[in-house]
Amino acid sequence: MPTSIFRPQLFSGRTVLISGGGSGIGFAIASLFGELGARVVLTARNRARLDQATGTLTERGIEAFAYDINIRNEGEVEALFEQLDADALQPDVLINNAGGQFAAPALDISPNGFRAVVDLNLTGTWLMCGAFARSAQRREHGGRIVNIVLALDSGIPGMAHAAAARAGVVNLTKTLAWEWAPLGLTVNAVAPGIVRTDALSQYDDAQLRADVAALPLPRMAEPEEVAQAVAYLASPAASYITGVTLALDGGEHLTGATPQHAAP
Ligand SMILES: CCCCCCC/C=C/C(=O)SCCNC(=O)CCNC(=O)[C@H](O)C(C)(C)COP(=O)(O)OP(=O)(O)OC[C@H]1O[C@@H](n2cnc3c(N)ncnc32)[C@H](O)[C@@H]1OP(=O)(O)O
Ligand SMILES: NC(=O)C1=CN([C@@H]2O[C@H](COP(=O)(O)OP(=O)(O)OC[C@H]3O[C@@H](n4cnc5c(N)ncnc54)[C@H](OP(=O)(O)O)[C@@H]3O)[C@@H](O)[C@H]2O)C=CC1
Repeated sequence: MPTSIFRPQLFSGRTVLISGGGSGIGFAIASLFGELGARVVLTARNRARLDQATGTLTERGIEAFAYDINIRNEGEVEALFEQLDADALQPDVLINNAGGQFAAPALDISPNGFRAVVDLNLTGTWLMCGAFARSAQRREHGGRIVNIVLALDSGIPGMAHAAAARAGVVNLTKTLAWEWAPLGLTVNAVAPGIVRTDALSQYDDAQLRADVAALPLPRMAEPEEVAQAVAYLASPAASYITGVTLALDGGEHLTGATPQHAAP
């Protein structure tokens, strides 16, 4: 695990909302912000997993809260922000980490499969961004948004739906950075390559190993490395950075597309 470069209590007094915060990368992000003094608010669909995550964080002395919602559902996102108002947990920072897809050749992705992945990764992120910005505007309070996407500079063969959805988020990030700068919001993204989490079990292990071996830095990222990049973008050190997507991919963007990603 990398050594933290951040000063203790850097985010003291801040509330950080992390979608998909009960597992993998989201949990690493919640852990780091919590260790740096933030109150963390986790959302995801699976209540039991959220409770386990907040239990672990609380045991470590971190103030942690959880709300089970589906970010694909507009009503649930609006209700979340109303509940955060009621609970005096209005977020200063939003991390849009929830997402995912299934691997399939483009010709095998049904219209409904494409829609499901776009709904989750693009529309869900958009809904969370909108609700967060309206909350910040109402309170005349600036803030930070960090969107987690996928390394996509060379396309993502075998994941056409996710490639399209995440490219949408990258440009949404740039556009919202323009539009919401007057609200005191910065909007940035982090684009990880392959990160060691349990979610990778859905992919072909031999393919993952081959992909990693082809990288300039031939290893997977650790979730904590993603968390450090996110914390930087949410920190005062990044106050003049907006609209960027930071590649955290071991140099994958230098390597070009690898068509063997496509599922059989
Ligand atoms: C090979 C190496 C590449 C490695 C790169 C690794 C980089 C990335 C890593 C990660 O992102 S880690 C992953 C994080 N977590 C996840 O991806 C899991 C998230 N997945 C989901 O939440 C869901 O699967 C979904 C993709 C959002 C779909 O959810 P939904 O509940 O709406 O799905 P369904 O109702 O079951 O199906 C909708 C639609 O999609 C079709 N479909 C589902 N799975 C597949 C599949 N494996 N192949 C083809 N089609 C699939 C399903 O059939 C439905 O379509 P219709 O049948 O109705 O037409
Ligand atoms: N691991 C990797 O190699 C990489 C991952 N990423 C991205 O990073 C993010 C985290 O991935 P990772 O930690 O590996 O995987 P996880 O599957 O652990 O994380 C996905 C999280 O999103 C939540 N989620 C999924 N769908 C919804 C929904 N509709 N509403 C609310 N929450 C939802 C899940 O919780 P629940 O199921 O309870 O809802 C889960 O906590 C994802 O966006 C992923 O695509 C990007 C690049 C590489």
